Amino acid sequence: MSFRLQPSPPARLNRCQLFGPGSRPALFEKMAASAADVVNLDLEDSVAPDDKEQARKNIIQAIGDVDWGTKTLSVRINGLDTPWWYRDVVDLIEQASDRLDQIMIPKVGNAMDLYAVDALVTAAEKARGRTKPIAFEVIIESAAGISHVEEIAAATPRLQAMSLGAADFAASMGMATTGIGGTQENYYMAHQGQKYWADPWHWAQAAIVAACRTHGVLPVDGPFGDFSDAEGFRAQALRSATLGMVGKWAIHPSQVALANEIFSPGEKAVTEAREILSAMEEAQRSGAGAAVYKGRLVDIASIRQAQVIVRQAELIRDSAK
Ligand SMILES: CC(C)(COP(=O)(O)OP(=O)(O)OC[C@H]1O[C@@H](n2cnc3c(N)ncnc32)[C@H](O)[C@@H]1OP(=O)(O)O)[C@@H](O)C(=O)NCCC(=O)NCCSC(=O)C[C@H](O)C(=O)O
Ligand SMILES: [Mg+2]
Repeated sequence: MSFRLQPSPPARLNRCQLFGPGSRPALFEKMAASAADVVNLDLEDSVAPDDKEQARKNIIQAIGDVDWGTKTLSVRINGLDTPWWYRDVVDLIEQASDRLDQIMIPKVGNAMDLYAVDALVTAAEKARGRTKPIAFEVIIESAAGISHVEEIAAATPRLQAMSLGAADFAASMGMATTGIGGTQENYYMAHQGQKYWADPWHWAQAAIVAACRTHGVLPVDGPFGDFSDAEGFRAQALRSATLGMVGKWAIHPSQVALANEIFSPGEKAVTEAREILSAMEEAQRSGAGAAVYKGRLVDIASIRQAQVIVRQAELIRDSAK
């Protein structure tokens, strides 16, 4: 462990982020009634250029009018390379109710991008007299974003979460695919006449997780485009969870329950984690740094692993109260 301790990420659930276009206000109540922990109202790529202004108005009105319960309420603004983003920020802060928790910034390429948005948000918040600071989530979805992922994770205390945007990422990297996440037919190893598929998103996810964990930010897996393929979504989400991500986007309501299930530790895992903590307490009482649990070694690192699972279970239990 470094002298500098690893900071904890925000203590909130982020198992599923449900997206919906700002140009389809009929979906807002349904999003609010869903089981997603986070709702992302979109002003960016799911909204056509001619609909941007109306979508912004729809969202501002819905932030105040709809009962969003205890969800994290987030709006994805337009990218910094567009003429819309500054008006998105200013109008949201000046006109939307304080219920707005977060803005999501797409296609972030470096820490300076966040510096610019932070400066604008800070000024607008002061002018409005807003006392609840707006949190940020960023999407890593470009070659520049992944190259500067660590400086982005460290860029501002407003940053709470960071997602991988597989579609724009693939485009920016020049990847030979039109799929949004998931297995890529041509990404395989061949051995003795058999194909073994590998995961082309793995390295970017691992880089995001490492940057996020270093700086106390929640790492999140982005969209899985084929919403008719539940097994494909499950496989992708299980890989992300295994790597340390805390949740995944849903671009259709059918993906919400799957994400919630996969990013909630099961009863068996929680029981095992608690048993490991008890076994280690007992070992430490007798002066030992390690113990045997179900025939395998557990030691002080196992305490930290088990605590990750128990903390997530407690967060879920507390949010249900
Ligand atoms: C994908 C959709 C366009 C599908 O919409 P639709 O055809 O209406 O779906 P269904 O008929 O199957 O809907 C069934 C019922 O569910 C409701 N519904 C649909 N979508 C949502 C939603 N997002 N939230 C809540 N409820 C929803 C329908 O109204 C039906 O209800 P009922 O009639 O009462 O049964 C649509 O789902 C959609 O627009 N999804 C979000 C798209 C989006 O926001 N995309 C942006 C994120 S992905 C991205 O940007 C890529 C990323 O940046 C990257 O680079 O990787
Ligand atoms: Mg994108």
